Amino acid sequence: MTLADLRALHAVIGDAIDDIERVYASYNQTFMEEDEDRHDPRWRSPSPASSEDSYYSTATSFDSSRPSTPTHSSSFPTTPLDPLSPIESQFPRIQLDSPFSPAKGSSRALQSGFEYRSRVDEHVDFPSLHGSYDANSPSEKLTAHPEVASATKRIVSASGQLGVMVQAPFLTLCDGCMGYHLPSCLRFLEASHTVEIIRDTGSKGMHVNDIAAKNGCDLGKLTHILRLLATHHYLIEVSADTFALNRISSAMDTGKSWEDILANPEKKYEGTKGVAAFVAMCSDELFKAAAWMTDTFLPPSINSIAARAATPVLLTPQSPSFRAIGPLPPPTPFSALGTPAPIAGANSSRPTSRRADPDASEFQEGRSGTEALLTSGLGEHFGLVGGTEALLCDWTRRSEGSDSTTKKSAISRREPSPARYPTGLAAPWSPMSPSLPRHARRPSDLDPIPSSPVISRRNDYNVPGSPITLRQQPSRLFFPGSPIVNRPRSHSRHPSLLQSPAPSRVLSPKQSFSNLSSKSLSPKPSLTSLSLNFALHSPSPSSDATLVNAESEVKLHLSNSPTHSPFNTAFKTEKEFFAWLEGKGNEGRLKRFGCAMTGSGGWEDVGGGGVLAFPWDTLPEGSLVVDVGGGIGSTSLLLAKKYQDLNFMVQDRVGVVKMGEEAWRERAPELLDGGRVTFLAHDFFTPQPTLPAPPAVFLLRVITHDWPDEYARKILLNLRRAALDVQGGVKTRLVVADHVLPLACQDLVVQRGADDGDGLMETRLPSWRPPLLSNLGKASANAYWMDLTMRCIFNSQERTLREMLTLLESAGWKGTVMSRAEGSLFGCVIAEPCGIPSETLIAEQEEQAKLKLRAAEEAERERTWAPSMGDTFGSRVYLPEAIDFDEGGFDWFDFRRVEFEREKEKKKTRRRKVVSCMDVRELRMGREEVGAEGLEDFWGGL
Ligand SMILES: C[S@@+](CC[C@H](N)C(=O)[O-])C[C@H]1O[C@@H](n2cnc3c(N)ncnc32)[C@H](O)[C@@H]1O
Repeated sequence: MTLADLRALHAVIGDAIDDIERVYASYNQTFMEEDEDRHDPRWRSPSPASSEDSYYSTATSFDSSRPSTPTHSSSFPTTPLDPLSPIESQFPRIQLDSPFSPAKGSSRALQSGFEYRSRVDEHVDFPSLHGSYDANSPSEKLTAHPEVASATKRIVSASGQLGVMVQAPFLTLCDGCMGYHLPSCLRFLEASHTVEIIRDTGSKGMHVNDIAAKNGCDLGKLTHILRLLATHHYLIEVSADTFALNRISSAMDTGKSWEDILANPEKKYEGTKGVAAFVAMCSDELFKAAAWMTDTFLPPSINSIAARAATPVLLTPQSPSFRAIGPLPPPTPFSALGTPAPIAGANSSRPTSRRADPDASEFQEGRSGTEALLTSGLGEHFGLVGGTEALLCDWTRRSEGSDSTTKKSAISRREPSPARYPTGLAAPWSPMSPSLPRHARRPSDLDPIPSSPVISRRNDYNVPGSPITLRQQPSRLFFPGSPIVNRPRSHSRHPSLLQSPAPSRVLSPKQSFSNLSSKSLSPKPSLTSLSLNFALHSPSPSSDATLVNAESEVKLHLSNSPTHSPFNTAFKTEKEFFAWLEGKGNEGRLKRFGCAMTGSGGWEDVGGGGVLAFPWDTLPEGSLVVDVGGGIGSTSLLLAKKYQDLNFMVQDRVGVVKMGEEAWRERAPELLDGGRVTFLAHDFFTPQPTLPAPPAVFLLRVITHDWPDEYARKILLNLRRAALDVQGGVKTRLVVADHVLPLACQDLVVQRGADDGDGLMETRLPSWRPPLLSNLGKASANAYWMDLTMRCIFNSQERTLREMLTLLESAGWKGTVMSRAEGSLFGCVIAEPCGIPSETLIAEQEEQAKLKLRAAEEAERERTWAPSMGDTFGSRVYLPEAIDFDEGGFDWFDFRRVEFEREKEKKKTRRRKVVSCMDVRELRMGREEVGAEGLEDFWGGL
């Protein structure tokens, strides 16, 4: 089976390369001169195939005598791609007949491939890894062509899987568990400005001596770090210790001179595309947070080793460990392991403590380093003994010419017979597992399971009660594969408990939209009220029960609070990530975060599949779209330009709204002035303000993934309560654009409507056939990286469709359609109002009661609080603030006014006391310094 799978994966790769070649060849042909001689030989019919080509020759019947297909000879995009236009329309049409592919492995094909290569040097080729990244080159732009993008994913998926299948399991584990060096080295590369330093040397590269002379790094460390990156194809080592950028590392180039960067490091990311900022942010705070995931999420009961090891202990010359292993080497990054990285801006002294792992110290004590490594089993890990102790013995005996049986057994354990190959990924590892090769599957078996729209009981993709028929936009919808998702039973079983929507607050028709600016709408919450609100959101009552144990200790591993994430553990802060980022000392990181978000645009498919899936053009003229948490209004800007009869309101936090208005004033003042677009400071955890018109759409783009369910539900509930559900009239729709994660297996569960026949969405997720993983594995990794990044930073997550629909339904929204642009995991879920489940309402009431109680307790505590004079033995209960008491040359203290007054009242008594208690020396000193008169004046002044 395994060899057949290997062949099948290889075939996937071959086919995908064919597809890419077709696109590039077609593009080249479009621009080729008419001279037939210049046409590539591959584009002629192959001569009758030799026997070795029998399979492929039938597939390679491309014939140059056919009419040339490209129709838009000059239509290749020269400007950036338009995210709101179908991507296909932005490229020349591509001839999809199959050309000869060198990847098929025949000698003829290879020969043709070489010829081809030499003849098409002047043609656009797939971007070279050895070149530098140029987003605007035709070569790079063609990679966004749907055919190429899809083929690329298949290659990445299949090759990733092939590598894992063929590599020894232990080495794959090493890749995984020591892969932390990659982000670590990438951060070094970025932070040392090496990219900008070596940029100008082009393909010749720069010797590390010269790099180090510029950025001041240690030669040896720099060389090894760069070499690790070159080994992983992020750089090129052109000759010994000489490194050049390639397509990957040059994508991080800020385009600025390294001298400028060194002079103004805080401006490094300004005006860039944000890729360098993104790399820096991920490999700094996000990477460090991820390192603490297990420590945060594992129950302490099973996390004892980590818990013990987490306490840093200083090794002193007196400690046994010290005596065993000798003096500590200078601090290395490893020595910081026990202590989370210091917060930026803080004066971080290098840690002198070394993590004291009791187990580690034990094995170190009294043994030589190597001996300890060998007997602890770590030797095996580092290949020192080539396996277990038993194997070490085998090896020793063999080298001593001992017992041949042992030798044989060792060999048989290590080397599979030539006829067998270890089975693929589905089976547990076994060196003896039999595996019979079978024929490679034909590529057609590996195509995605054919797309077929799934039928909901009532109305396919149509949004009930609206003129919208999403069938009209099939190219933007992706419904292949199998049906999904069970409706959460808890909600559907109690229809009688469903609540009808609350009436929404709308402005009277007289209040026209254009008259309203953000100022004229409901009062903006101040920053303080927003942050107070925010504080109240944590943690919600539903989680309270599980968060707090009998001793009122937070069970970190069960908490979903944004302040109980691995980030909080790593940075030892109780602040939520953004509050921390906005705190003192993190100014640089905050700025970098903003730039990094620009760089993350590459997550979404180029075609803007997220928001495009909604049929904006079917909304009645003048409809109001509310972009909730809309940032500076980037999505609204795209939509407003494209759909000119829609109105938009962008809601966000005060500061963001201000930035947005400024940005729009520059970019599209006419939209602000004409009143088609307004900005409003609004906290989405509070009820929607009165809106200038009935909301046709609430848009939540990249919002739900920022919040754990309890919080996201509050946002959704606030929107739900402002939504209209007028039968036959305006019905507010919710558009949620976020990653929608597929499972890593075939997803066969059907999303069904409730028993009353109220059909919910039925759809199918993209699914690939084995041996490819159904979610395309490594090719989809980014969405899953993001998922756990959100988890480690905010305790939030990307959601599967099941999770998203369950969340929506818990807040009174019924998902009707999910769509994703082909090849993208960024999805768009369209929902409409439905009853708010009783569970949610009860939980909400409980929460409000709890908050009220908490507030009442606070108030009572405030009211009844009084300083306990007894406890403080009459000393002051307010800490003094120092002021310079110039008169008389005394340093004195200014106390709070009230006490000051009280003191004044008692001055005579006090003066007597003080003077009588004053010792002679003090009195003398006072007299000497200010003179008796001065002292009199001083006391008198009181
Ligand atoms: C990931 S950004 C998404 C921005 C925008 N929707 C987009 O697609 O580019 C999340 C946004 O939520 C906003 N946000 C966070 N907390 C908020 C709150 N309590 N009320 C309103 N907006 C908030 C942030 O300011 C930020 O602009």
